[in-house]
Formats: sequence, structure tokens, C-alpha cells
Amino acid sequence: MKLTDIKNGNLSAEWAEKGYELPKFDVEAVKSKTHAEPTWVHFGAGNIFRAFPAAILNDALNSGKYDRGVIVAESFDYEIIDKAYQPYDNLSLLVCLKSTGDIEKKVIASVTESLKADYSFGADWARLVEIFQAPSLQMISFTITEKGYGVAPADLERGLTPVLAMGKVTALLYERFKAGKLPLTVQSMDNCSHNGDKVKAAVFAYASKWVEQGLVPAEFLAYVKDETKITFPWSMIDKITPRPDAKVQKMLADDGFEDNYTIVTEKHTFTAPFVNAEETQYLCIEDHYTNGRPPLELGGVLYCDRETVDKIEKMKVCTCLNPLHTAMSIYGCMLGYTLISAEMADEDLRSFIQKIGYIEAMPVVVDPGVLNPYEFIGAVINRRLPNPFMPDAPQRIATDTSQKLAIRFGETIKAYEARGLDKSNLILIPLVLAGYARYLTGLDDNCRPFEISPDPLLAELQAIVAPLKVEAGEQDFSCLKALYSRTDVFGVDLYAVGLGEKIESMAKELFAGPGAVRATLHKYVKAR
Ligand SMILES: NC(=O)c1ccc[n+]([C@@H]2O[C@H](COP(=O)([O-])OP(=O)(O)OC[C@H]3O[C@@H](n4cnc5c(N)ncnc54)[C@H](O)[C@@H]3O)[C@@H](O)[C@H]2O)c1
Ligand SMILES: O=P(O)(O)OC[C@@H](O)[C@@H](O)[C@H](O)[C@H](O)CO
Repeated sequence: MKLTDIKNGNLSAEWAEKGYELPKFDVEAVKSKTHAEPTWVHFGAGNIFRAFPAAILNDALNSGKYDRGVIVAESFDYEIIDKAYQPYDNLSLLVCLKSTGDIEKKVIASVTESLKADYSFGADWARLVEIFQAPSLQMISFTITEKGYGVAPADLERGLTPVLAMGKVTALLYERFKAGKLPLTVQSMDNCSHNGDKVKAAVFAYASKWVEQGLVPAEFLAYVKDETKITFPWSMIDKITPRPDAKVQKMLADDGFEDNYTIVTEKHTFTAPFVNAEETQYLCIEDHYTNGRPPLELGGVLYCDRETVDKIEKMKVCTCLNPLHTAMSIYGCMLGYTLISAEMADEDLRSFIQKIGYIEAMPVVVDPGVLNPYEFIGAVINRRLPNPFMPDAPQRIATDTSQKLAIRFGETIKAYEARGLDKSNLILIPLVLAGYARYLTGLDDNCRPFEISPDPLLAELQAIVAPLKVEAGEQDFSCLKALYSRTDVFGVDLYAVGLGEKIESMAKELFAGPGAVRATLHKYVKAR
């Protein structure tokens, strides 16, 4: 069984016998309609895209009530397109690993083209320009990680040929402007707070600079700022999607599914012709579109107003899921874990995240109404994270931690400040942040080196903690001031909000030699 059998019409009875769900729509017809009149381009050809946005579109197509696919554009890691999309006609296999142990396998055929979003790939770039000039285009979306929204001063100076994702997107919006100021919605689906505002700020930064440099007319800036033309809605996305896993790969191989290997690209993306993910999924989107949109409600998307998205996102990204993930990943990596479900069987770690969620973060959550925060966190702690069939690893979650702490913990600290809540109630959140300094040493709790996950600020932050040793006895921890006063990393100056000294004293305990991470974690969690 190979994904390309689908195009060749070469489908054996084995597919059904082995429980593989095939597309229920005419894949070639959808492909040619989408080519002629595209409606949706997604940037970021990573795992979550295939497991979730592409899969809900596949469901919409399976319903027979919609007929357009999605075109994927990769602006950063072109190897994904060469190795995980093109050889498989852009088809992929979604393996859903339920907490009951049931496994669903579904061929996703909603991706109709895969393009490398860079000028150096002439034909692909020309096709993207053509798509952005099409009146039918309704939405562009993103899952490019938080750092993908970065705007570097050097890139702003590159004019109309920038190298960063947001610059390229702005250049494509300029093509749409020239094609008649056509409307479009720019939709982030990343785990950032107020994610629409992040894209918006980046697009405005490029457009303003280009106007200032005389590269584009002032009307272009007015166009991207005109909410009847271009909108940047907020969203909340939730579906735990680990990297492709060796056990799943073996299970597929045993089935006779031949497209079962994993690729690690030079840029460290873990990709494959298949994705493995959990069953639970939520995608809540602010319904503010200027040129219509694909009917993703057919695949379960919840459309609502901005205020509701804001509350749902705060609940998930700042309280009930992502902070727990980061807490258990920082400590999990130091304690030698490679599986999230195994960490959930560790009483200290389970209790750590439970108390962070229920006692320290929950007091600042506003009930979004459409989802209940207590039910949500209950499912995360009791069903989703302990799912023994999910191959999720703390090392995946620890990737780019410096980009996530401000959202996952800083927002809660800010809310305590804003509401005048008693910050002495914050104990385990400071312990997470103290653990980050210990994590940056790259030594586990036995003082053996472990591989720190990639992070754009890694070298810079490691240099700050470099003077510290993991050993018993007195040492000078004043270098930590340069870390914990970083508002770019923590969202607040932790000294200014009165938590810096507490974090420093916890860090002293964590650095006190082999076994200190476990002992300190146990002490604070038990006392809480
Ligand atoms: N995996 C999950 O469980 C999950 C769940 C909800 C939301 N998300 C969101 O989706 C994002 C991607 O997750 P994934 O599982 O697809 O990861 P992945 O590693 O499989 O893919 C990452 C994607 O982002 C692109 N990217 C990375 N750095 C970039 C940069 N500097 N500029 C432009 N593009 C860049 C990569 O090329 C790739 O397309 C996450 O950061 C998160 O915001 C992920
Ligand atoms: O995807 P990231 O890197 O922003 O964060 C890692 C995980 O916390 C995240 O992917 C969760 O699995 C996801 O947010 C669940 O919906």
C-alpha cells in the first residue's frame, strides 16, 4: 500500500481490510478546481497542518458539501516539500491515537499543491503570485511557530525581496494589492497569544518600511490597514501532535503501508508521509473574513467573536494546557524522561502541573462560556497527557522555550499584578522559571549532559548562566539578574514584580548538586 496508489487508481482491498479510510471525494476534480480558483493557502507544511487544518478540510470535502482544497506554502524548510509532500502527490496519512487504544488511519487528500515560498524557486514563487492575484482567494493561514512571526531590522532593509516569512507574505499581499486591492483574510493558527495581532504587526512593519523607502505607494499601507479589505482574526488551536513516532511507523510497516519512514531535515524538522496525533481537537476562530471563507465548520471549527477567542485562548495557552506542557518538559528533560505519558505516572510531576493549573493559574481565567475551563483542564490532566498511546516527548515541547515563557507564565503573572492578587500565592510557577536556568546548563539531574532542544535564544541565555556550577556549596547567583529581568523572555521583569529573589533562591536549591532537581521539585510540590 502506497499513497501514490490513490492517484494511480491502484487500490487493493487491503486498504479497507486494514482499516484505512480513503477520500470520499474526487481528488483529481478538487485538485483542478483548486488550481483554477484557489481559496486557501496555508504557510507552514509541518505536522500540525497535516493533522488538523488539512484534516478538517478533508472532512468538509468528504461531506460532499465543498469542492476546494488547500495549497500549502513552505517559507522556511524547503526540504519538507521535497521529501514529505512531492513524492506522495501531497497526500498523507493521519494516524489518530485514541486514549482507548483505538487507532484510526485516514488518508488526507485535501492538499492540492505544495510550493516553496521563496523567490529563488522561480516557478513556485510565480505560482504563488498568480494565486495571490486570484479574486477567488479567501484566506491565508499559518502554523509557522511563534518565531516565524519575527521581523528583523536587517530583513526590513532588504526591500521587496525579504527572506523572513512575514516579509514574503507582505510581498505577496503587495501583488494582491496591484491586482485590484482584492480582499483577503490573514489567519494565524499558531499558539501565540492574540496570534492575529502578531501577523498584523509584522505585515504593518514591512509595509510601513517599504512606503518609507519609496518602494511601494502609501495606498498599499492603507490597503493592509483597511479592515474591509484585509483582516487578521485571532484563533485558538488545540490538538497534541507529536513528531512522527517509530512505534507508529512500525505499526504501519506491519500493515504493509510502505510510506512509513521518518525524515529529519537539516533544519531539524521531524516530518514523514504520515502524522500521528491525538483525537481531541479544538479550533476556534474569530469570524471576521472579508472575501468569504472555506466552510470549515463542516470539519468542526467553532467560529465566534474575538472576545470569546481571547478567553478560550487564555484558558488553553496561558492556563490549562500549554503552561503545564512547558513545566513538565523543562523538568522532564532534566529528570531523563522522553515520554509525556510516563511523566504523568511520576507523582511529583503530575502533582506539579495539577497544582500549577488548578491553584496558581486558574484564579485568573475567565470562563469563555463555550468551553468549561474545569472540564478542559480535567481532560488534559486525566485523559490527554496520560494517554499511553501518544508518543509525545518533553524534548519536542521544550523546543523554543524562550519564545513561550512570556505567554505561558508571563500572562498569569501580569494578571495577578493587574488584579492586585497576592503574588505570594505563586510558588510553583516561579519554580518552573527557576528550573529554566537549571535546564539551560544542559546537565540532567545526575549531572550528565542531555541534548537541549533547539531555541533561537539558546546561546545567548546559556551564556548568562555559564558562570554557575551544579555543585554543593556557596556560589554567586547574581548573574541570574540578567536572565530574570528579561521582559522579552518572561513577559515581565520578574524583579520588578517581586518574584526575582524568590526565583533566585529556588535556583540555588536546584543547582545544589546531583539529585537537587528531584529534591527541590518534591519539596515544593509536596508543601503546596
Ligand atoms: N504540534 C502541536 O501539538 C501543535 C498544536 C497546536 C498548535 N501548534 C502550532 O503549530 C506550530 C507548528 O507545529 P508543528 O507541529 O507543525 O511543528 P513542525 O516542527 O512539524 O513544523 C514547524 C513548521 O514551522 C515552520 N517554521 C519553523 N520556523 C520557522 C520560521 N522561523 N519561519 C517560518 N516558518 C518556520 C517549519 O518550516 C514548519 O513548516 C507550533 O509552534 C504551534 O504554534 C502545534
Ligand atoms: O507547538 P509549540 O511548540 O508552540 O508548543 C509545544 C506544545 O505545547 C504544543 O504543541 C501542544 O502540543 C499544543 O498546543 C496542543 O494543542
